[in-house]
Amino acid sequence: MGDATAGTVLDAIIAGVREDLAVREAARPQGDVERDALATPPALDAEEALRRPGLSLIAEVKRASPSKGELSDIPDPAALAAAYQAGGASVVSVLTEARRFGGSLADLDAVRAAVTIPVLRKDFVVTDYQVWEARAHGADVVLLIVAALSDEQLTALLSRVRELGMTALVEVHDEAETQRAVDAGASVIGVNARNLKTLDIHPETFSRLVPLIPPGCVTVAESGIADAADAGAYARQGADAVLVGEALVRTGDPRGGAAAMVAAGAITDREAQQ
Ligand SMILES: O=P(O)(O)OC[C@@H](O)[C@@H](O)c1c[nH]c2ccccc12
Repeated sequence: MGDATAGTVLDAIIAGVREDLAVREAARPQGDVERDALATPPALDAEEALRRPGLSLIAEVKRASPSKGELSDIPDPAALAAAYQAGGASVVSVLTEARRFGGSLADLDAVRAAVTIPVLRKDFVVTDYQVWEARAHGADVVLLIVAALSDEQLTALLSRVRELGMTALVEVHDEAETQRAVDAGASVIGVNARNLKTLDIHPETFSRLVPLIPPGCVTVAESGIADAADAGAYARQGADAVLVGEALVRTGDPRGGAAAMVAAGAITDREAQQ
């Protein structure tokens, strides 16, 4: 993707998200969604799950992406999520964006019903309504993409997420975004190796940005993790968790694939202790 489109990929995705959101809001006013959210069993503590010793795995249910197109049909997202949990994943991420990623809130519902570990709603959250909606559908974690938000929006959404007992995974791509995440008080920071303008993967982004993240924060390495060796490399660089989509949805053995990534983190832990 050339420079002519630089900066517009995220804008284009968010424009579509806002259109779809307007349809849902017209069908279901915020007050109703708030009532549903408050009637939902309390959120699970995902931050605690990610802080546990060893490399935590956030395994993603992802059908398609703007960079790769169709990845996998995933006829049964509940079965995929159950396989991730059986393989030792700490959190299951569910793409709910429909137009580019082929996801839905129905997928979130199906996954929520299938696992007992925390569930992340992965979407382009830019309004308060979407946070309530995530909780109403049983999400324990919400992604907040710094590049998509003003400082005011980030702070307001972060406080809503916490008020509802959930965890925010605050995603950054560069130094300035990392500083904004830290200033907003993020406690779980995801470094996305995918450049938003070119959609290319730059694995060195994590090691470049991690020194800017306070030691008390949970760090998550996101995108482009192909196998257990890649997961182990991030563990050695100090990642508390890795977020993996494509590699796990494309393998015929998501349970085994998840288990191998978790095991790579455990081996790295033992090496560090020697
Ligand atoms: O499929 P991958 O390369 O393993 O990447 C997973 C995840 O990091 C990616 O889906 C992602 C990271 N941040 C996002 C924001 C929106 C949508 C998707 C994403």
